[in-house]
Amino acid sequence: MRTLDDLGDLEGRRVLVRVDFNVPLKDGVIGDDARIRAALPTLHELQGRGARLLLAAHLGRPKDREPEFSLAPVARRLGELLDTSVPLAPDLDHVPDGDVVMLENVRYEPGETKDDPALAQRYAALADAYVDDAFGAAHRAHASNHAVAHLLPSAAGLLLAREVRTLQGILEAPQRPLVAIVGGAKVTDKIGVLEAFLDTADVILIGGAMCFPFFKAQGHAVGSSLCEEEGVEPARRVLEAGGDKVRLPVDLVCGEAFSADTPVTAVDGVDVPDGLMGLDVGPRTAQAYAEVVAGAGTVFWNGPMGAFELEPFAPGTRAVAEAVAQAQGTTVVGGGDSAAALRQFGLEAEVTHLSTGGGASLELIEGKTLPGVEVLS
Ligand SMILES: Nc1ncnc2c1ncn2[C@@H]1O[C@H](COP(=O)(O)OP(=O)(O)OP(=O)(O)O)[C@@H](O)[C@H]1O
Ligand SMILES: O=C(O)[C@H](O)COP(=O)(O)O
Repeated sequence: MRTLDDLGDLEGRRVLVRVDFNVPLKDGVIGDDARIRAALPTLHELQGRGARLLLAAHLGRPKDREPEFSLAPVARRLGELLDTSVPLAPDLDHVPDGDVVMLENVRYEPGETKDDPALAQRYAALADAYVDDAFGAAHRAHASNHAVAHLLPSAAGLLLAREVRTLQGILEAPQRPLVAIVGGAKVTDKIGVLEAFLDTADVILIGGAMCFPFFKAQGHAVGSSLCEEEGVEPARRVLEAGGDKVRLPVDLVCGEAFSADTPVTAVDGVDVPDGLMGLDVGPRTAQAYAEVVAGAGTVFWNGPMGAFELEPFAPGTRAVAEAVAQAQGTTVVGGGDSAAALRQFGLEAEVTHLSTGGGASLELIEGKTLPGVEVLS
């Protein structure tokens, strides 16, 4: 991958920097600015080399130019972090001059998600060089992170390079044992990742609602648990192929509804009684998983162990998060909900690498080629 050093002298030159500032936003308030902060090293490095920055980013999935998808709150936050004002260009024909300028949501342009070469030409006309630091969007081939990279001297930013290096390191040369912790809601979203880990990991710990298709495949009762029907066959295949490598919970914490006020029932075993739903892994599971994590050379964690947003069902995810935080081995966490869980427990600084990518990190682990990365090679 080409790096910032390959761009040569940047003094006075305008660099188009694609970033992933797709942050949670509600009523104009940013819920978590981690993705903005993660781009700062690249921005500081480019500024230090005398470059003028033109930032490009997407926000959400606008259909038209709906104002709630404006990057204005993001530009304001970036201005605070860089201690400068960051004007927002309303469109590509009205880009103000300045040391740090931001384009409006690139998805306001109809050609963006079509990887339109004509739109890419318009982006390229605005700059002398291109840097892609948008790791979280690297699994997309869009005009601002793919087509444009062919048209300017281009390179990977520091964040994108570190993400790729770290995640590929897990695939290619992990310290063993490699322990994969996979949780979250849907097994079908993560089947590719589980299949990849069947080849590469030494142990796969499964948690979250995605354990129920596994239990169903084994003939257990799942009660009213969130259980994806289309996930049952894939889960059966993973169990058959994985043998002892695949570990499932041995106890559960259940409720009557997905609510913090529901009566809580501990179940020692994995048959969920009628009328109850499994909402967390139980203490024996949490302890067993924590012991495996403690002995790991490398840990990759994606997806919570339960409905961690609800206090009564947070302990399983908290125990795993604490074990990951304390582990001596290399620890890599990918995915928005696992990152949110780490933050909820105040442990985000305790892992080796907290990926800014959800889909992008999973696709990389699956061994897929990411268009936004390939184009920089
Ligand atoms: N047993 C359960 N029952 C119901 N919901 C659950 C259960 N376990 C986890 N969840 C929910 O699953 C959601 C997370 O699932 P998801 O698959 O989106 O995780 P993720 O991989 O971290 O997501 P992303 O890829 O967006 O980062 C959480 O909101 C959590 O409440
Ligand atoms: O949040 C993400 O995963 C990335 O910013 C990509 O967003 P997208 O799924 O809307 O393309």
